[in-house]
Amino acid sequence: MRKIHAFQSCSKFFISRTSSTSRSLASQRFLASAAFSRPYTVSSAGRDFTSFFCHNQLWSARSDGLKPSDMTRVRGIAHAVAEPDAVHVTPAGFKEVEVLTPRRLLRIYAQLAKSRLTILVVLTAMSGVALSPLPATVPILLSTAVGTALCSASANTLNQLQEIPYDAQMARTRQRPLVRRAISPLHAAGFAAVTGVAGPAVLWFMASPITACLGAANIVLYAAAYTWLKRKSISNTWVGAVVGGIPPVMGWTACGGKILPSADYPIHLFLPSYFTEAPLDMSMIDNPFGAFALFMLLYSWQFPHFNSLSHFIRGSYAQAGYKMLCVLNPQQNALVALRHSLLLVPICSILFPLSGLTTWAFAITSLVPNAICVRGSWAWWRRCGEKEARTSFQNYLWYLPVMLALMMVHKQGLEWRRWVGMQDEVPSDGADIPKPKV
Ligand SMILES: CC(C)=CCC/C(C)=C/CC/C(C)=C/COP(=O)(O)OP(=O)(O)O
Repeated sequence: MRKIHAFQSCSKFFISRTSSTSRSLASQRFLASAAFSRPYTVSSAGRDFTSFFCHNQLWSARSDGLKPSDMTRVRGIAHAVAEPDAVHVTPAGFKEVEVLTPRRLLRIYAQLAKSRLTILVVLTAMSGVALSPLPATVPILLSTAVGTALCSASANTLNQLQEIPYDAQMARTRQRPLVRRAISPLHAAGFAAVTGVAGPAVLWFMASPITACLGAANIVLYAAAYTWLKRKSISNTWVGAVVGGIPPVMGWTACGGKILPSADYPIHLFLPSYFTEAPLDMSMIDNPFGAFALFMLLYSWQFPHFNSLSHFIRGSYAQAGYKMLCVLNPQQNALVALRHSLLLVPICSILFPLSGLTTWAFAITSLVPNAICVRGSWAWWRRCGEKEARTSFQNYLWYLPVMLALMMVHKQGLEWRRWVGMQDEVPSDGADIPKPKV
């Protein structure tokens, strides 16, 4: 029988602590809950396999209505993880199961989907729609939002299904529904399957097949590659950054934009008027360089954002046994964040206007938030302290909405000044300006 090592070592730690004769009731209770970790073992034996998926029955036993067979099972389980004479499981060790009302179930689904992360993912996908030069209809807008949210819900549920024993060891994640057994793994797997099929289906039929493929590929990248790599290699952060970079590209493709250049769809560079006499060719504004710029913004943003967050929760990552740069080398972790803070400067000041997504004025205005954030990353790298990491994390929280708002203000071809009545005329180059999105 193969055990999940993280939990095994955790159980051993507590067993050795509790083998003295003066064992407290609290530690007995822990042993009872450690005993219940048994269903998270992988075995060819049918009983253990069933208990992995359907363990909610075990929790439903109430202290007053406990059947003798339940107690036998509890004791048998406990003996397998503890010294035979060390275990005295009392009915008080049981936790009453939550009754799943529709409202509670919805809350659990939202927790499985990591609702706040999913909202952020949907917003970044919407930024791809908003910045695309191609017109978007309301159905495209809604289906991209719903489809992306379903894909993200599936990916996050699959991630949590694999991380139950690890989430159980971190204060930040200990209250997740699968850890506290508010829902069975089988039920959660069903939710992941339904959302994992519905998300790409909505995107395929209502947005575009390429958006659906990106959504499905991102589920696999996050739930399989990234989640597995978290316990294997520090390279997980780079894979996670790719996962976070894909949703705005999904928004871009949902509007009909392509991601690979071809003879019919070439890359076009929008040089500043200082370097070229040629008038602005608005017919070339929809080119694959825009999708690349969007991807790069979200890819690089994640390093200062995530590395600073991981710095001040590195204790729990270490406890759970994750291979994170913040645990193995905090200084290098801050350096990687600083490098990407610096890389965000040319991404905003060269890549975006060069791709035609924004005007060259964005190259100047984006310098202000970039300078503030680089300064914060620099201070964190120099001192490597908690306070500096927190400041950098805060900086990069507001960085994204501020930058996306600035991009909208400077969006190429979007004549804000004409809209607000500050300018009457059509631009002098007579360009065919794409209509604002509905
Ligand atoms: C369309 C689609 C499928 C989008 C998926 C978007 C998505 C799930 C992005 C997550 C990015 C990421 C690396 C988060 C950290 O997860 P973590 O596992 O380190 O977080 P945790 O420690 O809180 O569990």
